Amino acid sequence: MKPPEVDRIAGSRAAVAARRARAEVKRQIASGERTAGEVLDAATPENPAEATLRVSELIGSIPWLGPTRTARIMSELGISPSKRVGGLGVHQKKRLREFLVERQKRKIEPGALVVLAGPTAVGKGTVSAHIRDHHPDVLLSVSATTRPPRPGEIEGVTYYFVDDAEFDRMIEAGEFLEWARVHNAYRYGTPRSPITQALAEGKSVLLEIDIQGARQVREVFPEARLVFLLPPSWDELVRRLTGRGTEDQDEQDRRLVTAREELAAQDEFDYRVVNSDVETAAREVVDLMPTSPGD
Ligand SMILES: Nc1nc2c(ncn2[C@@H]2O[C@H](COP(=O)(O)OP(=O)(O)O)[C@@H](O)[C@H]2O)c(=O)[nH]1
Ligand SMILES: Nc1ncnc2c1ncn2[C@@H]1O[C@H](COP(=O)(O)OP(=O)(O)O)[C@@H](O)[C@H]1O
Repeated sequence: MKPPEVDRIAGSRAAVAARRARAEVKRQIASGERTAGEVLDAATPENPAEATLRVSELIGSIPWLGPTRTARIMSELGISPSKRVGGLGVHQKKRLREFLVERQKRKIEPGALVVLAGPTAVGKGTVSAHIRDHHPDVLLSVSATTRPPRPGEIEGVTYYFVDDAEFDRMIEAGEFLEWARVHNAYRYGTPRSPITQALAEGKSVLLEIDIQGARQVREVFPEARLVFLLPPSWDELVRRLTGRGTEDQDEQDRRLVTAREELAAQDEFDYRVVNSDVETAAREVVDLMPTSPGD
């Protein structure tokens, strides 16, 4: 019988070798020698280096994906932080594979995806509607929200109005490209598949979302162009908010607090457009897209 130290030494040697093998796999992904999808498919019991790699290491080795993004992706895919690639459930593996395939295809033309953000009541909805009506080739993304509809808003056109349970389900199923809680109140999210489909067809896409969402989109699509819509003045912004008359005083006050914070973040954006005149502002936004339909 071997003394226990021999087993221990052999065990630790095996552990070191396994760690080295996993490090080599990570290096291959990081250098582009192998795609993360190939490593996922190779993660069978015959390939212990791939199978014992943590999913966080697999995703985290993809160039440009740091630990924060990796953690968020894992949570969106419903995979726990300690999970190893070989231990993934069938559905988790399918979701991860779809994510990786989508990422592989993801190089888009600069400006094919334009994000329009800006403070409440600056006119984002008005400018977007103008683009939707005058540039039918541009896909205007329709978000899902837990906010109740305002008078005149149309299901499936303005928003998909959903309850909390349905919004939770959509998060769980990985159906959102991004989502955020806005004005500390309702949740809003961009459905992923219409966007990836339109981009794959070579269409331009416009997202009208808040700043938190814009930041998330930039992480997923670094080629997206982020536009911040500005009011001609603060007083005009307040006038537009009160003039619209769709929020009570408390809600208006809450929105103006967020608006001040949002205005402070305008430097993060690639472009700033002042919405003095709707048609001019819409034209400036469409001009950022690769082909301006209607030209
Ligand atoms: N992150 C994110 N924000 C969204 C989405 N859809 C709308 N928003 C933002 O949510 C905020 C509130 O929208 P809404 O309730 O329609 O009121 P608004 O302030 O009049 O535009 C606005 O800043 C929208 O741009 C979305 O899908 N994702
Ligand atoms: N360029 C503009 N000049 C004057 N009023 C505008 C302009 N753009 C939008 N508005 C008005 O301002 C209000 C807020 O616009 P809206 O599109 O609802 O803003 P947001 O979607 O950014 O919250 C609406 O009453 C709209 O008619």
